[in-house]
Amino acid sequence: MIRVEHLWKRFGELSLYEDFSLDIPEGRVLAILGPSGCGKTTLLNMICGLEAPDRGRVTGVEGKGFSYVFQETRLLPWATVLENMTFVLKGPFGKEKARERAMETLEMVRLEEFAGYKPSQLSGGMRQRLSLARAFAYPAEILVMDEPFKGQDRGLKEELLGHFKNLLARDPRTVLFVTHDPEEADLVADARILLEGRPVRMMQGDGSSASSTQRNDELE
Ligand SMILES: Nc1ncnc2c1ncn2[C@@H]1O[C@H](COP(=O)(O)OP(=O)(O)OP(=O)(O)O)[C@@H](O)[C@H]1O
Repeated sequence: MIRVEHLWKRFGELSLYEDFSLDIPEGRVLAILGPSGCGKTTLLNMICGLEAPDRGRVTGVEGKGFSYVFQETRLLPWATVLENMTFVLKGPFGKEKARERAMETLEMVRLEEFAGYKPSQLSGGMRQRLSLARAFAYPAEILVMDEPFKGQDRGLKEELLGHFKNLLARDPRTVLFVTHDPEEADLVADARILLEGRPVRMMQGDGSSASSTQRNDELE
């Protein structure tokens, strides 16, 4: 269980989180929904340790690896598709095994024939497939996805979600999935929370507001 315990976070005059708590069961996909600017990325950053809370703590993440998928794919432009994969896999797997795992994962997203291409030679959807493959090939316990499919048309989004599900079936892990799109959350998430307000409150499925100190029973 990842436990977000009594977090407080302020940016200047803006008191974003005040005594915010959340329990996240492991091995499941949690969708984090909410309007733009409500504090989703800040929450992710505090969970991953990229941003320190003013008070409070996050437990259950110690010693665990994180991998990330963002809307901008953050691929290495000068490297090939295969090198983009092996660059992050060499450390944990060693050179030979990294190549093997990279090719296996590229096959799962049907990019094996493009292993020698540069990212600029791929379509936007192919680049997003590569970014997904890279995140899943990396042996992290927690996968963070911050609006990965934002701006994609419906058909492409469904295709990418299909790849996401296949990759997750091979390499199950805890997924924190930030999205604006409730349909996307329905398609992939085991549980969802909606963040809203100042300071941030967690809204329940029926639209009622829960105290941020109250734990989310729905996810237990
Ligand atoms: N480093 C920072 N300094 C000052 N204010 C910040 C900082 N990071 C975030 N904020 C503010 O905190 C609020 C929440 O930002 P955050 O990026 O967490 O929202 P979000 O829900 O992820 O938004 P979006 O969906 O648009 O990405 C915003 O008002 C933002 O301006």
